[in-house]
Amino acid sequence: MPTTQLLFDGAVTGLVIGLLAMGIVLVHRSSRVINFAVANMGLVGSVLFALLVVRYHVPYWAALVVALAAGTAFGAIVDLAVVRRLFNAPRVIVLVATIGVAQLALTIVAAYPDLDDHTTEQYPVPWTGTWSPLDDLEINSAQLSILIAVPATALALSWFLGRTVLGKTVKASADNPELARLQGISPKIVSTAVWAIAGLVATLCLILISAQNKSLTQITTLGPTTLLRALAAAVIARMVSFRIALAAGIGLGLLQAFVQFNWLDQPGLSDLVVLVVVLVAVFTVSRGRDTETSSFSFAPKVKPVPERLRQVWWVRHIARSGLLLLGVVAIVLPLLVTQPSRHLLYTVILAYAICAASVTILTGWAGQLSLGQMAFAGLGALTAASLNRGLRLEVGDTVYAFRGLTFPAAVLVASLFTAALAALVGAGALRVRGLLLAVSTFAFAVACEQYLYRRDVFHDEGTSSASFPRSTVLGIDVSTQRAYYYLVLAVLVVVLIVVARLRRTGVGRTTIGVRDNPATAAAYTVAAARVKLRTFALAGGIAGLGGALLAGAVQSVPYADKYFLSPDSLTLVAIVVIGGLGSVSGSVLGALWVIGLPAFMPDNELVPLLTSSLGLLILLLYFPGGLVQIGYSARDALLGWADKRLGAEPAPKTATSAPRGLTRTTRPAPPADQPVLATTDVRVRFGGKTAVDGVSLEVRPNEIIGLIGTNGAGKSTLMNAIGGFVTATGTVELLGRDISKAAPAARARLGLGRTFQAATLFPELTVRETVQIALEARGRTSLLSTALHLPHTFTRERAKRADADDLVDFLGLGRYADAFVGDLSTGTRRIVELAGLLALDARVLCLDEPTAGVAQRETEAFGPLIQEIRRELGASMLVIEHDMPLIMGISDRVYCLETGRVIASGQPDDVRNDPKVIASYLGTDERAIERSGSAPADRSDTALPSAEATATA
Ligand SMILES: Nc1ncnc2c1ncn2[C@@H]1O[C@H](COP(=O)(O)OP(=O)(O)OP(=O)(O)O)[C@@H](O)[C@H]1O
Repeated sequence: MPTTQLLFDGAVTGLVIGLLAMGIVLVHRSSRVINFAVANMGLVGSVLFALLVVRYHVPYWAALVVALAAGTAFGAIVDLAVVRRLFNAPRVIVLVATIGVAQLALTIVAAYPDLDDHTTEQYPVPWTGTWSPLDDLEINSAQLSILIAVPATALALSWFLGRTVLGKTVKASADNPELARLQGISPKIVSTAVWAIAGLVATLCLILISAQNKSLTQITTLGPTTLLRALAAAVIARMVSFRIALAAGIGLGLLQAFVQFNWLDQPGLSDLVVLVVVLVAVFTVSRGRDTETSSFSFAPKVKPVPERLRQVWWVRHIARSGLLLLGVVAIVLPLLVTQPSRHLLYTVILAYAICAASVTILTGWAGQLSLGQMAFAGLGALTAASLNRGLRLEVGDTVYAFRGLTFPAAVLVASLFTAALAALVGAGALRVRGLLLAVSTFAFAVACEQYLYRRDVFHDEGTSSASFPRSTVLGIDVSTQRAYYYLVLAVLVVVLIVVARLRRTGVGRTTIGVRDNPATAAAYTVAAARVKLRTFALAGGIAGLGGALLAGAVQSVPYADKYFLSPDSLTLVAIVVIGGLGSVSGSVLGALWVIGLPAFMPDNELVPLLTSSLGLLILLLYFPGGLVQIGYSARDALLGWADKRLGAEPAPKTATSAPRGLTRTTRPAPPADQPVLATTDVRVRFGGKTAVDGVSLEVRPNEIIGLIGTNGAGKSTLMNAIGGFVTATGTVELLGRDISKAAPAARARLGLGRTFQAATLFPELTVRETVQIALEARGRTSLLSTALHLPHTFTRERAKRADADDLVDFLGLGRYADAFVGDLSTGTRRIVELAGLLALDARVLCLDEPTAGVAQRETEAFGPLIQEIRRELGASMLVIEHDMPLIMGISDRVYCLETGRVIASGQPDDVRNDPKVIASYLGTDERAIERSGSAPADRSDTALPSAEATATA
């Protein structure tokens, strides 16, 4: 093919991709969500269009108007029925909802009258014939319509955004959501308009693409690859620039044409190239942004069973009894039903449940939305089949032949392999969260499906499928479908038991902790990177295991057919959201619902609709906790009844003495004549601004050092530099060691404790769990030994629970032990933070405004409390505080900062009277210095105030 023609074809296809990308950018600018339905939304109108013209012989232009109107209406309905209702939901949830919308569009299209009688006809085009403006260039009618329609639409869009009030509001609302309100236009109307336009644009794009592809039967299979290219172009445009989106679309079209032309023998290579493009774009966009504000703490909060109810035997077993019942059905059913095809189906459901458990961990616990989890399952399946067959690797002239592994060994090694691979992918994804991670993992899934699965190493010689025959496992014959079913059931049970145990122990707690608040987790010695890698590996391994077992069920994995495709990864997310994100039984319920129900009722067309697409949307909108939430509501009602029967609750325990074993540090006492913490010439810059400008300070053994200064003086930034949370120059020494280069969690492990101004802690964890995370500092939970249920892990876990309870009681928090931190008042959260500090085994504690957000009356109790903690731990403290009487009352020495520099230091009284401090910070108003009617907190040995009184919720 001549080069001109090749490039022209690529550019024309790219134009449509670019227009789709503009649709994604448009929606993102107004709703801050990545619209995964962008391609499928167009199907509703584009298929209707074909139907009208081909089947009902409606004239082309009339049908076009109807189809575009239908697409626009579909977009508006999506907004009114779905997006608007999720107006305040985390953006990642809206993203999941768009997946539901995409599936819904497919279902609607499937319900249209079919076009089976017309398969020989072509998708309608406005003109026929070809044009040859140059010798080596031919333009067909579909291309001509693209050349006219796309620039016209792009111009119309930019006119709308630049010239109309509504358009200007849309454009500005991404940067300033309040602007829409100021202009007198409700943000909801803006959103509906945007989604309607997105529906229109998507419909036009799909009509243009379908006309180019000609075939009527291909319309509904455009899906993932088109979507991925449009997403890639939108990410390159940083989700803001329409022009760049269009240009990137054209660029991707050209790139695809070029790759396909030069490597004809490598089908799918262009998808691999797109994956690389997406990754590069995502990393460029994420660079410099540490965290995305949108969180994924969407998993239903499950109230722990209160301690005293645990004494009642049936309460202890209630959660298990539902699963046990399911288990009995799972054992008996295959005995009653005898067709092997049914046994195969049941096995597939079980395998899906295993794969879904991996999403539970990765997305539900760690908050990492992966839209490519089924790709790990696919790689697990193909790897297991290859290992079973025996590998032949050619490196240069040498051929390495490996003998085939047995079935169980192949499955095991394959899941270890996918675990390692997932850890590798996870290492790359460490800085990428939320929406962009979803795009990257989706690109990974498409690249696997189109390229990796097709590698020869995975297939039987000379064929395009991988056979995976099974014979015996540990001496048991599993060649029949029924026997194999029982094997997979046993594996599922083991997986569920292990996953449930992990959730109950430090592994699950730290994973959720890192999701909710990586900084506090690091201050509690838990390194976010390590936890995320562990989660990726664990989830990847489980997905690989599920995939390999699924391959064993079908015994032959044809590539790019039926299983392990990119839409299956989306289904997997739907399964866990429907079942109940984050809940172990949710994965089973979801798999039964999404995969099981339609298969059990193959003739009912409504069932698949209710189970996946519409089901997903209804659950997101009305039962965000998923199916398990219904079970939990019933359980909570039963617990309430049991609680009443037990009579009045006994008063919570309040310990009178500190739990010595905990508060006494195991670290050797530092030499009395050396500082425990010293900074030398620490500097922090944010862009052109110097927030901390060469600060040197010292904290000596057993000292409380106050850090004061106006708002913005650099106090928190200095503390962040000491903790390693911002990049700084200069040196920080802790207990005589230079820790300037150490990561935050490593500094915490060396004995540096830290609380934060916001006291967010871990909103989705309970008070006890929060303290238990801090106790990780005294003994780490190991993933492997916990998963293997080794006896010592039970002893340690029990000890951790008892220690946490002791600390909680000591601070008078007994009544809140099972309350979620997110539900507590700021004052109570601050006490929980202090409990965390006690658990830490730290030598130096950095407290950032320990009384911020606490009522004045309660503030006064904090002085003695802080001093009590110092006494208990024998620790030194650096305290930022705006409450002058408090800080002057408890501090041994005080430093005052102004614009990043120390302007005064010394005894509290000297600093208080320093003219520079008075001019800069205190002013001369005595009332600011002495709180009216209250003396400075007593520095003598006061008794510990009742935190119960301090921490009224
Ligand atoms: N991540 C950041 N990026 C850019 N500038 C920042 C960042 N963090 C802090 N700053 C700036 O650095 C300066 C010091 O801020 P910092 O929060 O340390 O002050 P502070 O003394 O703790 O104030 P406050 O008492 O209000 O907490 C401020 O001007 C602030 O705007």
